[in-house]
Amino acid sequence: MHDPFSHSMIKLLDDSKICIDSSSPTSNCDTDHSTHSDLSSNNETMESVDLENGPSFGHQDDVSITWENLAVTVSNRKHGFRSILQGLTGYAQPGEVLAIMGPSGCGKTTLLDALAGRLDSSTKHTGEVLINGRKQPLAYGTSAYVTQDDVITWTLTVREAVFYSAQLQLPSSMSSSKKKERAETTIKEMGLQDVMDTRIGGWGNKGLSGGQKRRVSICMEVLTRPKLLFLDEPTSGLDSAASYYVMKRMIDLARQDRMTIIASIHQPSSQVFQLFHNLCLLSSGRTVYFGRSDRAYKFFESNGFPCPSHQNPSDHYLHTINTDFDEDMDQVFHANKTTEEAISFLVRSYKSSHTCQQIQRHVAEICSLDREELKKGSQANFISQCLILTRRSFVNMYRDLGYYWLRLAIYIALCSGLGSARGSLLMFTASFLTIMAIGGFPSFVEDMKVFQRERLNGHYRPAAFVVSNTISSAPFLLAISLIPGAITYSLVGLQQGCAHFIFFASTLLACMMLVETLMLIVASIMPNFLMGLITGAGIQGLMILSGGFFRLPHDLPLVFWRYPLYYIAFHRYAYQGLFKNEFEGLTFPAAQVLQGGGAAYIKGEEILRNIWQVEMGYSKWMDLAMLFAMVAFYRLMLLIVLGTVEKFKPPC
Ligand SMILES: Nc1ncnc2c1ncn2[C@@H]1O[C@H](COP(=O)(O)OP(=O)(O)OP(=O)(O)O)[C@@H](O)[C@H]1O
Repeated sequence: MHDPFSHSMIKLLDDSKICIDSSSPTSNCDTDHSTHSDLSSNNETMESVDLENGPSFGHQDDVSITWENLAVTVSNRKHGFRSILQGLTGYAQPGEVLAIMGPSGCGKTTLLDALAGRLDSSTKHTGEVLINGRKQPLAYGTSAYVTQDDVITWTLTVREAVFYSAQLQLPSSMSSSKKKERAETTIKEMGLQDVMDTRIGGWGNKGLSGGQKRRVSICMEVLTRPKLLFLDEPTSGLDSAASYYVMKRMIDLARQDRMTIIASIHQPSSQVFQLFHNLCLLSSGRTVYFGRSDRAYKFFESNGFPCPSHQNPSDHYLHTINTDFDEDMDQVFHANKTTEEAISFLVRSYKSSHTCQQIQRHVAEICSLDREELKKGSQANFISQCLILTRRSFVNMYRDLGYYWLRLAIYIALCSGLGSARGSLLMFTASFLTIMAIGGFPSFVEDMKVFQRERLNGHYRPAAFVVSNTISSAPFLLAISLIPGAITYSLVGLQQGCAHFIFFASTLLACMMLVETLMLIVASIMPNFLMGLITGAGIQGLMILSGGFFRLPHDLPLVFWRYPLYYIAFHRYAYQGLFKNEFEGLTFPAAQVLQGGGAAYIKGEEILRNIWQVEMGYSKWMDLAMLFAMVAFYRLMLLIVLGTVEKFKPPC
């Protein structure tokens, strides 16, 4: 088969062979002879393999990505538009690892986000990003992204976290034992065998180290062997040996499974640097160099910035183009130029170089390949997703003391001490116990972060998350409604009868479910924890005030408080249902209720109508039905909000 790439690739690789022979960094920057000779031979072996076999482009399921004149700007109220990336062109292809390097803030993450189609809505981009020469979305199973932050359910052990992830991502047709085997092999490949049964940890519960968490995040995304893998600083927090082995594993994966890997990286050791096939060196969003990583040395040397002996070449490149500490810079890096001048010179020199033209030709050749559109990979079906997520969520809720247990303890303590006028007591039970859901907000936020990360990588559908969260939280909410509820009920001596208690506990359960859903919605919308906490508490405070207790329904100001808040606030249905449950069918001594003479006794219904201004046109069961209908509506809202936020909120 005629392969349009073979020719250009051999030319490119031919060039790199020349580089290795004549100006390999190892020959000039030899800090450690034994290591370097090993690496040098490694590199040559790698190149000779490439030269003989060359990455073939014949596989139909291969994924190459190209970008041409890619520019990203962000709008800023004060300064208008700010450019983050400017006219970048490059490619990444199967079997290879592309390293994106540059000083902090140069645009590495933005480039990864732009390629992965994850730029947030505040940015604008121009230029073309093509997958196999086509403009197409990255379907599930074809790509995965390991972000800089390690967002993992912290109560799980490494084995559990990776296995749950394998169950979610790998197809239902694969047996559970095979999934388990894949999970454990991947854990071992990442050097995590000694901490397999250690909890991830967080929240003051020290579990894994930062570097170990990094490796767990990588494990979870390479399980499916995605054809295109984005890694944002995969080696941050790792020691040099661990960095080497992790990156070596990535190279092996790229070769064995024909994966296309793009990794942003900060400060690779010379050993790690030599593992990369291609290098994209950025400074302030501009390309300083793009091409074979081992040829960068020659590029810098021929432009008057030779790498001093005994220096790691990647350190040299980064020192040369770092503008952050201009005043402290040693002039030796810049050949008597300022850093800005040096960078502009290198950028211009690269643009007019033969390498740049070759890259553009190569990009055009990849784009001319006629490949089918990417197909969505198979994964666990919807029912399996719901079951796995429910199990994982239940384990998390059970192990996280702050999720429910702490609240349950406080509710029990509070309810044991309750005793007051009936109306106030009922209001207090329905309002205070629900507002305490704020105590679980930190855990909701963590849950939402995990959800957002997993959703961006397409692990499951939002509906599976909503269903599993509803099911897994139900037993805890039931316990919270029943135990403190029963204590209050019996200690205070509320109206006797099984049906009355069931109504009381069901109302509390519905309120708890409503507040939980409200807080999940808030956690998914608000950009940070503190703002979420304030918003959640604020909304609940407003609803309590308009529920018809602190100001009776007829006294509520019409604008806002009565229309619409009184009708939206679930507290109204909770208070009125609980009042009816307590007062209907009883009579009370009139002296307790009314001043002066008149009848000796007053009916509960009259108290409801005349004192609490309760709407008596329908039964208490209608109030309860309204509450459960609101639970269904709020859950639906959660689903819609999750889907909408996904489109607009920047990735975590
Ligand atoms: N959505 C955005 N709004 C405003 N500024 C942004 C946005 N995204 C990126 N930036 C800015 O663009 C620049 C590049 O950011 P980016 O995160 O891509 O850099 P980086 O090279 O990955 O940095 P680091 O190595 O420190 O992670 C930074 O100055 C950043 O503040």
